[in-house]
Amino acid sequence: MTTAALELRNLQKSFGKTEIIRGVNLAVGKSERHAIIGPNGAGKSTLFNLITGRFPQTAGEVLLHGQNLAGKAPFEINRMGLSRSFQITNIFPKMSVFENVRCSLLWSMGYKYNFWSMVGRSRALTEGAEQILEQINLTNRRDLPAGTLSYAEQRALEIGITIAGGADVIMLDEPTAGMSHSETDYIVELIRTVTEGKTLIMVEHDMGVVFGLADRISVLVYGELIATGRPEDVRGDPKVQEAYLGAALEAEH
Ligand SMILES: Nc1ncnc2c1ncn2[C@@H]1O[C@H](COP(=O)(O)OP(=O)(O)OP(=O)(O)O)[C@@H](O)[C@H]1O
Repeated sequence: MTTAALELRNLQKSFGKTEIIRGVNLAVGKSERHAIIGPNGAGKSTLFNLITGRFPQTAGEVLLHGQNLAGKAPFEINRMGLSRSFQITNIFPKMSVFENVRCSLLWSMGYKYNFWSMVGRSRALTEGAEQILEQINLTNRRDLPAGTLSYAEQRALEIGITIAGGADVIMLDEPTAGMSHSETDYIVELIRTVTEGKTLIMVEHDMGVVFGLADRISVLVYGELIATGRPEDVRGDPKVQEAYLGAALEAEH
C-alpha cells in the first residue's frame, strides 16, 4: 500500500466543552486534488488549522507522507512540504510583486542553501521568483506594488507565494471567494496548472469550482465527514443532498 500524502486519523478538536471536529478520518493520495465542502460553521477552517499546526488537536493524528505532525510548529510543517494559503489576502501590498515571491522563496530556501555564496543564492532566488511569476501569469506585473494588482491578480500572487517553497502538498482556503465568473475561471485554470503532480486540498464554496477541479470530495457537516468519494458519487449521495448539496447547488442558480 502506498503512503497517503496526508492522512487524518480520528482527528478531534474541542474549544472548551464544545466539540468542533468530531473524529475525522481521511487519506488523501499523492497528486490528488481533494475538496472539502460543507455548510458554514461545519469546521472546515478548524480542520485546516489542525492540519497546518495552527491549533493543537484534542485527540487523533495528522500524518504528512506517513510522518506524524504531533507537536510540530506551523513553520516546521511548512518545511516538511505542506503549504497553505489564507482566506484573507496575505501579501505585502507595498512591496513589488517580484519581491513578494522572492521573499517567500528566501524563507523556504534560505535554510537549505545557507552554505551557498550570497551571489549564487541571490541569483537562484531571482531565477526562482521569475519562474513562479511566469507560472502565475504575472511577469508583466513584476515591478508593481502588489497592492495595486486587481483582486484576482492578488489571489494569483498569493497562490504563487503558497507554491514558492516547492511544497508538494498545497492547501487553499476558498481560492475563488469574492470573484466574478471570469475571474473564477481564470483562477481555476491557474490552480490546475500550478498543482499538476502535487497534492491539493481545498476548502471551497463554489460548487462549479469543486466539481470542475476535484478528483475526490469530502463533505464535512457538524465536525464529521458524512461522505468522501468521487464527485459523481458524492453528488448522488442522498445523505449529502439532504445535509448540504441540495441547498448549495440551488444557490448556484
Ligand atoms: N478559536 C475558536 N474558539 C471557539 N470556537 C471556535 C474557534 N474557532 C472556530 N470556532 C467555532 O467552530 C465552529 C466551526 O468554525 P469553522 O470556522 O471551522 O467553520 P467553517 O466550516 O470553516 O465555516 P465557514 O464555511 O463559514 O468558513 C464554529 O461554530 C466556530 O464558532
